[in-house]
Amino acid sequence: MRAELFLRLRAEKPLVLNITNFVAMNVAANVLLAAGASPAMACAPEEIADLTAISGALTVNFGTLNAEWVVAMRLAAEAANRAGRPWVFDPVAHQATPYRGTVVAQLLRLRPAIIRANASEIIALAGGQAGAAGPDAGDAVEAAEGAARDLALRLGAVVAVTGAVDFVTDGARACRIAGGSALMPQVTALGCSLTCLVGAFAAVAPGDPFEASVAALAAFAAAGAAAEVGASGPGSFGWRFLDELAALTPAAVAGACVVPA
Ligand SMILES: Nc1ncnc2c1ncn2[C@@H]1O[C@H](COP(=O)(O)OP(=O)(O)OP(=O)(O)O)[C@@H](O)[C@H]1O
Ligand SMILES: Cc1ncsc1CCO
Ligand SMILES: [Mg+2]
Repeated sequence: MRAELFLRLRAEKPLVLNITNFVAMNVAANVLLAAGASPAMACAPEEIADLTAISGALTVNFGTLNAEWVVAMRLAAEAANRAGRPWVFDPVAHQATPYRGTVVAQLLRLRPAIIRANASEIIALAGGQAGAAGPDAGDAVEAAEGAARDLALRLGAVVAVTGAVDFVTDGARACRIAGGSALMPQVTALGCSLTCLVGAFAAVAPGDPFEASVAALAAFAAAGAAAEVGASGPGSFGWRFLDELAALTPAAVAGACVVPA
């Protein structure tokens, strides 16, 4: 299934619309290009619904939030729902401020198909006490697995928690994905970029956001492990990671360590 979705991504090059943060815009566009998708980054409320309607999927990341972007995010999510397109939510550091908390509640009401976040963000989303307030995780993924299952059931969404070993669940099914590299959290916005890649896989997997999420995380795990070989730090890892994403094969995606949980 993962290899098939990866082949479909490469063949169809889906247009993926991303409202993402200033830090991630360039990184994520390059990640999507390397993986084989077609990225569009935008945030103007005036055009966002029209762009959503012509895109295969929408991703929303509120890492560098402001009031105008919130309007665009709501219009885009509503347009995605009208058009029957999946939308993926990355609530970066939503636990940091009351403003983010208000916005996260508004956006969750617009029914994301998939939530992709780190362990601290998922714990806080389920109402728990997170070990970090900023964009970097301060909790292990294992500590967020219960919160992820609860959220998935409560929201009717797939929840993908990332970290050393990722965890994905739709409330009924669940699996863990190992691999990647400890250098990945040392390169900013790789998690944000992964959210965009989840959107790309969701665009070619209509009706199956769980498999789409697993495939995207497996692709990152495979490319991350390969990029670590020969990397001497976060800088060389960054460009090697893009090269490895571009060089990914269906066999490498299928061969990632994905274990039912
Ligand atoms: N210690 C680790 N070992 C292996 N892979 C890791 C490790 N930490 C994170 N990753 C991988 O890095 C990628 C990004 O996940 P991460 O949890 O760091 O996202 P994030 O905290 O949202 O990042 P950002 O907010 O900087 O974009 C995922 O593919 C994840 O599997
Ligand atoms: C560093 C940073 N600050 C806001 S968004 C972002 C990118 C990683 O989430
Ligand atoms: Mg993040």
